[in-house]
Amino acid sequence: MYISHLLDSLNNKQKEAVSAPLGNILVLAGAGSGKTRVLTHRIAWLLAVENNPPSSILAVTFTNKAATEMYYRIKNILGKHPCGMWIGTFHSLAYRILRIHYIEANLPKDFHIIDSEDQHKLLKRLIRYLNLDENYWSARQAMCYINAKKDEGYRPQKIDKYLHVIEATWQRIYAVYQEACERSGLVDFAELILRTYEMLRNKATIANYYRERFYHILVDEFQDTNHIQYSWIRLLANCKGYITIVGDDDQSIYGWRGAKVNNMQSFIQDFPQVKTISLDQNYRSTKNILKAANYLIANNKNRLIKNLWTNSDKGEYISLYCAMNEIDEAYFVVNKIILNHKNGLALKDCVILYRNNAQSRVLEEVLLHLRIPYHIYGGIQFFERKEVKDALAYLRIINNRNDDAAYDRIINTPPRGIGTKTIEIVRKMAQNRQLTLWQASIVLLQEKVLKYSSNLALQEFIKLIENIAQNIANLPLEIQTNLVIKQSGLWNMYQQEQGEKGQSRIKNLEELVNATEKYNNHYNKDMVPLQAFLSNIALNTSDEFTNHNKDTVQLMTLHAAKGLEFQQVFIVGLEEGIFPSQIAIKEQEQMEEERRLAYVGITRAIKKLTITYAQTRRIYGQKVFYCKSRFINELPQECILMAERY
Ligand SMILES: Nc1ncnc2c1ncn2[C@@H]1O[C@H](COP(=O)(O)OP(=O)(O)OP(=O)(O)O)[C@@H](O)[C@H]1O
Repeated sequence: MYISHLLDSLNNKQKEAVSAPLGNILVLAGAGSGKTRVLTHRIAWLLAVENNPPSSILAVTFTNKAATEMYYRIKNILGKHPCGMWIGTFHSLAYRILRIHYIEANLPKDFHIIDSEDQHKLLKRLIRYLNLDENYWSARQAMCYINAKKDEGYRPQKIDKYLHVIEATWQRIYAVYQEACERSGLVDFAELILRTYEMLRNKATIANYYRERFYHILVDEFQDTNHIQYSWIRLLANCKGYITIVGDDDQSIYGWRGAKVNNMQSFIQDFPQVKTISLDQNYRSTKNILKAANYLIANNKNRLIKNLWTNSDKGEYISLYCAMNEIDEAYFVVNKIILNHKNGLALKDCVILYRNNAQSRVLEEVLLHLRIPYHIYGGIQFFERKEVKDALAYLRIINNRNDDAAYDRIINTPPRGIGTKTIEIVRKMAQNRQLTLWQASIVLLQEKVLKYSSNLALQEFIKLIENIAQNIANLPLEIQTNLVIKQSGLWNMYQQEQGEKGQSRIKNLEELVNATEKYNNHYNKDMVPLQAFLSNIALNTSDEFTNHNKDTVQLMTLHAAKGLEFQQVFIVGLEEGIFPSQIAIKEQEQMEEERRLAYVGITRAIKKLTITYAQTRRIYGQKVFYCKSRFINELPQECILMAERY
């Protein structure tokens, strides 16, 4: 595309947003109204027409995949790489800043990001160490507590007599967890943002540098920013610079994770002379589907009203199916997909959306039974598989000996005679002397505390890691990975596993080597390849690595469907207590979020929408009766046609 044609593919409102005079802009974009197109073209406009250098642009997207897509679209428009532009998620941008300013952020050079599984494991261990009853103080709840506190910008409080005992205990867990992370150089996702925020707030020279540099900040999916992310943007905003935010308050679905839809209203108040532009033409769905979405969302009270419309045809009726139970529901959906497929529709154009991950089980069984290939988006993906995580843990400890989460994973994998008792002694020593597990192991060996056989086994482990580290130094990443898998003993261990499972684990380890070979260290040139690769994995969800070109039916939760579109959408389980969920039924605010989630689901459909509900479902082995969801009653009944059994 040529610059002179930059505005050609846009409607008038989109043109207005793209070519708006420099200033603070709120693009209130309805579902399917071309948010991505507007953001991409706005950046191209700022570069090509307003002649800003790429380095003056900071663009924040919701996923890394969206960032990559946007980057290449901009490149196509401009005809050259927008080198120097920063684009990514809040997490990846924060990580980038922390990598540069790790000293000022008080982090070790080799700090590593931990994922939620590692965070959970670490907390489990610490809760046990604190002698707390795990039935009351679960690691899962602790994780939610700590992440929520960080999202709100809070550090562990001083515990005094005025603090309620429950709050004081959570605070204690938070404090001990944070100390453990600091010792090991581990940073969780919430910490990335909070740490960057604190560093920028405390180091005026660094903050000023970025304020001067990023003259234009653009944020996509603004409705799902949380408190600390918003504060982050405010801190970086230059009084001379400009912010463009794009969002849809009707699609705010991450309130449970701390997202604040009110940030959109706050933006109007906190930033001077905000120009609001509404995009209300939907290019995705038929009239019937859009009407259903509009009717449904009109039941929410706190909205920035948009009047979403479309030029497309009325299209097919929305199908509604009342199933006897979840099995009947699954057969109905899969049979419909088979029928459509026979009529020429690709399987990958069909998506089945559900409220909770657990709902996929019956659907999977039926898909398997009817031999229809499928892909679960957000299920256990490549980098979450046991054998891959084991290999990555070796790579991590080679990169950073103090990575406690990695140490914990591989200390006795493959089995090397280090029993739970020895590991407990290492942990106790680490806690008591404020050391990492690796440091505690060295001290234990020096002080000869362990019995002979344990001492020997631990010594062998330390030697093994040091030897591998020495053997692989300065080799290309794929050779490093290959050697780590072989020399660690993982390869042998999994090869001895019988049957298909063992075979597939070996295949996955081979695939990991392939992944390192293909890895293009494009954005992280200042890091050694191993470190760059590990951080890239930690920052991207596994789905973002997956190639979705195979013709398979797509299965995902409604949350995961955000930003996507499909020819045929099936939303299953529309029952009171399932969707909306039981918790939402009691809470007005949560009910509105559930409705927004239903709105997101409906607006993913291009041509055909099918909604199903079941009269009964087996929950924990018990048959439970359900009523159809209120959301069905809120749809325009003239757009709906009851479907017959297949
Ligand atoms: N001016 C336009 N002319 C034709 N098609 C357009 C135009 N703008 C957007 N589209 C198309 O409309 C569809 C929806 O666009 P896009 O995915 O960018 O919307 P969105 O606002 O991000 O949607 P959502 O928020 O619902 O995920 C895409 O297929 C896009 O190519």
